[in-house]
Parts: sequence; structure tokens; C-alpha cells
Amino acid sequence: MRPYVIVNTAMSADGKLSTRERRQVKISGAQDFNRVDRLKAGSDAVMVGIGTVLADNPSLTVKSEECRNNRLARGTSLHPVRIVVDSHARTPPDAKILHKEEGKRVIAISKRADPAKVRELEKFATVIVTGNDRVDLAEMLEELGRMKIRRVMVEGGGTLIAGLVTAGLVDEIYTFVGNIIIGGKDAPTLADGPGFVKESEFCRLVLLEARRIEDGILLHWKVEHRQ
Ligand SMILES: NC(=O)C1=CN([C@@H]2O[C@H](COP(=O)(O)OP(=O)(O)OC[C@H]3O[C@@H](n4cnc5c(N)ncnc54)[C@H](OP(=O)(O)O)[C@@H]3O)[C@@H](O)[C@H]2O)C=CC1
Ligand SMILES: Nc1nc(O)c(N)c(N[C@@H]2O[C@H](COP(=O)(O)O)[C@@H](O)[C@H]2O)n1
Repeated sequence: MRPYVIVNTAMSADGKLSTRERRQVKISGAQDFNRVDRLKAGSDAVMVGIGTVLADNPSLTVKSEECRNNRLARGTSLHPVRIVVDSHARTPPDAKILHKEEGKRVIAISKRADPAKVRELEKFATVIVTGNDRVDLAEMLEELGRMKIRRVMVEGGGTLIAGLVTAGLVDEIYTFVGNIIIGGKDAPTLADGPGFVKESEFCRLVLLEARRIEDGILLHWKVEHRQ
């Protein structure tokens, strides 16, 4: 069974996740960062696409002492499993996600990945192989389920989220909308990729909550799955 998948992103008031050069922007304030930390701490795994690793070099660790202690008290590892979706094994061997603090890492690759790069990554991470040229997201999630990962938080970016949404693999979405305009038609958004053409293909959402946090608003959506 695939894990429950929760997407979390911060976007500007005009719906951008970062600048057109894919430069990371601080959109959330301290209060929202704490919420994200709690969401992460409550997950078995946190996932990003290779685009985010190359652009931001994130560590994806749980930050607050309280959240770390709660995880340890529950008998789980200090940090959720950190997962990179990376068809061609482009994750730099010195990426922070592979080295910052203890914990399990998973790199999901396709059959087309360069074996030499894969061998290098296997020193730091468990490698899952699905798909011929691109990671098969449904198969990857099934494999994560077999690894006893029940709840995955996806931190982005827009290309990976679009792939997951298109494949009907997302259950909930949190979007924090901050009080800035980043602009630029080429700046990343929540769901990039080719987009849907027909209205019947659109991903439908149910609004669970809209809450002010500092100078922005948090939207919490549930995804309506097609029967
Ligand atoms: N504000 C926020 O909350 C966040 C912002 N960001 C921003 O987002 C940007 C990065 O986003 P983006 O460039 O879209 O990269 P992503 O992190 O979404 O990674 C996309 C890559 O994932 C790989 N991938 C493998 N299989 C699939 C699949 N089946 N479907 C989709 N993708 C797949 C592809 O590379 P390959 O084919 O090589 O495997 C693809 O190019 C950065 O600017 C970052 O700062 C990121 C996270 C959160
Ligand atoms: N929640 C949130 N708010 C913002 O303003 C952001 N820019 C992001 N970006 C995401 O956070 C990751 C940073 O992870 P680490 O602090 O290195 O653990 C970054 O890669 C984006 O995924 N998120």
C-alpha cells in the first residue's frame, strides 16, 4: 500500500515558489517554519525532487528540540527518512541532504541512471530503481510502503508535485501564501510540468482550513480522488 502523501509549500501572493532563477526565497515567517517543522516531525519521510536539491541544497532535518524529543519519545529516528526523486542520479555526493545529521536516506532513480553515479550514492543512501527513463512515482511510493513508510511529506518543488498530482498520488496540500510578489512567468509554481488540458482532468480540492499566520495565510486542502 502506498503511503499517505502530504504536500507542503510556501508561495508568494502571486503563486511563485522561488525566483525565475530558482533562487530560494524566505516566504514563511518563524511561526510558519515551526508549523512546517511539526508537520515534518510527524512524518515518516520527507521528499524533494532533484531540482530542489540542486537549487537549494536543503538538509530537510527536523529543527526544533521539542519536535526532535517528541520523535525520540515515540521511538522513531531523530529525523524522518530523507528521499530524493532523481531519475539520473544527479544528487551531488556532497549534498547536505546526504550528510547533515544522522538518519536514513533514499534516492529514487530510473533504470537509465549512470551506474558509476549510483555506486557513489549507494555509499550514503538506499537506492530504489523504478521507471525506464524517469522515476515511476506510483511504483516508488509502493516500494516506500513496503519499507514501512506510511506518511510522506513532500517539500517540493513544482515539477515533482505536478508529477504526483497528475498521477493521483497526493492526499493533502498545505500552501502558505506569503505577503510578497516574486513575479516572472518562468518562476516555479506549485504544479509545474505540462499542466492539464481538459477540465475533466483538473485536480479537485476540498478546503479544510484557511488560517492567518503572521502576515500570510495558510490554506489546507484535501485532494478529491477520482473513483
Ligand atoms: N517555496 C517552497 O516551499 C519551495 C520552493 N522550492 C523551489 O522549487 C524550485 C525547484 O523546483 P523544480 O525545479 O521544479 O524541481 P523539483 O524539486 O520539483 O524536481 C524536479 C525533478 O524531479 C525529477 N523527477 C523524477 N521523476 C519525476 C517524475 N515522475 N515527475 C516529476 N519529476 C520527476 C526530475 O528530474 P530527473 O528527470 O533528472 O529525475 C525533475 O526535473 C527551486 O527554485 C526551489 O527553491 C522547492 C521546494 C519548496
Ligand atoms: N516552508 C517553507 N517556507 C519557505 O519560505 C521556504 N523557502 C521553504 N523552502 C523549503 O525549505 C527547504 C529548506 O530546508 P532546510 O532548512 O535546508 O532543511 C527548501 O529546500 C525548500 O524545500 N519552505
